[in-house]
Amino acid sequence: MEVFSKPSFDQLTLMQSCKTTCPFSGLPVVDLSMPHSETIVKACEEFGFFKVINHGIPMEVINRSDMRDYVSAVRILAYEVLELLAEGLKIQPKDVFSKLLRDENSDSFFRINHYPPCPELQGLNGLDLIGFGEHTDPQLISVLRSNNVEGLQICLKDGNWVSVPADEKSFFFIVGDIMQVMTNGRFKSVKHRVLANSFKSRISMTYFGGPPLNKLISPLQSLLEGEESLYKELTWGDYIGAALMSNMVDNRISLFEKK
Ligand SMILES: O=C(O)CCC(=O)C(=O)O
Ligand SMILES: [Fe+2]
Repeated sequence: MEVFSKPSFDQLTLMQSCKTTCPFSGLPVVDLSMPHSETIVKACEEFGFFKVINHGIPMEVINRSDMRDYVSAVRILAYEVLELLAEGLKIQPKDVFSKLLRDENSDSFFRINHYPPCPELQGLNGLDLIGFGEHTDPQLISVLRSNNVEGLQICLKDGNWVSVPADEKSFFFIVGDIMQVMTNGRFKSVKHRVLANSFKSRISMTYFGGPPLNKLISPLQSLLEGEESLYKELTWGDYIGAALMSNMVDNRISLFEKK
């Protein structure tokens, strides 16, 4: 499914700027031409977010191909990275995560967001305009690429928001709530948001990889090693239903937590 969304100015929220953050240079980078599965694990533990370079998807496919070919290339990239992740976690089988997206009933979709320039911003000294409010992605993993216009920010473990430097040639992987549950909280889904830009138009294209609706989700036995599961067993359909009924800024994953 493809959905195009373009927020209108009244949907945008003003917020007090907590100092405009400069592009953050400390984000983890995974080079798929010489992948280290441990790097991916560490990135998921520390940030719930990483950038993938040398991903093997040619620029012609990125720039000129039919949208279906593009989405299919991104989906295959997601499988590859999820399989490296299982390898890094030293768990078998290696398709323990990717099979959820490979399943013909996988509830995955692709979305294009357009954030028009907001020249109104210039008059708003010290205020930023939110283009997409803070949230975590409910799925297993999201794979985002944007044009060369900044805007995406992620929240670090210490609660500070940092700006992700734009890079139209790379893909950004975002750990979602289902990944947090499957790893029993070892990986945290990362809070992120988008700030509007006064002069330039931002376009992002994201593949959201979700399991089949009737798939029971719980922490992987091989990762529990005697630990108690922190989460109740639910189907993805139950979770996404509950998540869509709640507010995007709520900690929706707490619906899954054992009290
Ligand atoms: O547009 C972006 O850069 C991020 C969008 C996003 O977080 C989402 O669609 O879930
Ligand atoms: Fe998101």
